[in-house]
Amino acid sequence: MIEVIGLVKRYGNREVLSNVSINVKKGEFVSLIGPNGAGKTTMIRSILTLIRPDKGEIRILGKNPFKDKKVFKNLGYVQELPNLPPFMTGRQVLELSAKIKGVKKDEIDEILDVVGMTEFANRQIAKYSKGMIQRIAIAEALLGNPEILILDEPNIGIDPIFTLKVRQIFDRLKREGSSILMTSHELEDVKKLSDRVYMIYKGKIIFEGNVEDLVKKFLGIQVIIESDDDDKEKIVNFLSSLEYVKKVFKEGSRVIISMSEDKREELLEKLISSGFKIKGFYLDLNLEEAYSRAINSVGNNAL
Ligand SMILES: Nc1ncnc2c1ncn2[C@@H]1O[C@H](COP(=O)(O)OP(=O)(O)OP(=O)(O)O)[C@@H](O)[C@H]1O
Repeated sequence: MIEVIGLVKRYGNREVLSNVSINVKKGEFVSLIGPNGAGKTTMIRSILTLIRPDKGEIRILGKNPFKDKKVFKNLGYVQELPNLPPFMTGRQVLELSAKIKGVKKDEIDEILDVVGMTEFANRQIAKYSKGMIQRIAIAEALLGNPEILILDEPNIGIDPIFTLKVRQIFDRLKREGSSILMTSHELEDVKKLSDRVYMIYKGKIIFEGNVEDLVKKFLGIQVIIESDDDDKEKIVNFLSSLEYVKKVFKEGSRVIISMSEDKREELLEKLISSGFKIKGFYLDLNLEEAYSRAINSVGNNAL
């Protein structure tokens, strides 16, 4: 649905994207993460043809967007700082967009309800809060159920109820076969929403895969065990005798272990057969920590 092949972008003699390839398949949610100045927005703006890359190919729904602007009829875009006309009301913004996209007017009330803006629809944008502007921008992008949705730091985590609603909309869009590409610094959103993640650093992709693989690669296999047993020391002692357990320690009511290889199944079986009462057993998906280790592994100077 979105294909970027070998993209190169230079500003003067500085290369800000170096032979970058990414793709987003039908029904997939892909996030592009990386530090400030890594090249995320440059990538998004290139896909949207707002920037002309020096080299490489871009395909949206199989077409070259520089030559075939019709592809944008099926594309919704939310930019980091939405630039909506301050003198218009939220409803007027959506009405104008619906007209351009050829979307029925009934959809406007529906989408206003979905983003929780019915009550404020007739208020001028100039009198909106930042969160309200973001909601109207997201509503505008969602009008017409686009096949491609591009979100550049959408800040959906501002309000937990809204976050939940937006997530439900994304899930529905995916089920209907839409593809979503998001850039974000909100790693909690990235973790919950993404099927796949690209990590970009100084214009180069340094990781591609799902969140679990990213965490495993940069943080290792770290498992959290919750148990009703009062004596957690017993669990610690038992685990430290296993050869693939690198490190094991108690942290409050939990026991945390690092493994040199993924032996989760075997480990759980051993714990249960040895009579320990296990309440919780899960991989520690600490994306923040994995992210910072990934960046440290390639260099500290992000800008
Ligand atoms: N118009 C421009 N002229 C010169 N350099 C630019 C221009 N736009 C972006 N850059 C540079 O390109 C690099 C990539 O910027 P980009 O905005 O793509 O980063 P980003 O990953 O989106 O960062 P952030 O997370 O801060 O939004 C940065 O070094 C930036 O300074």
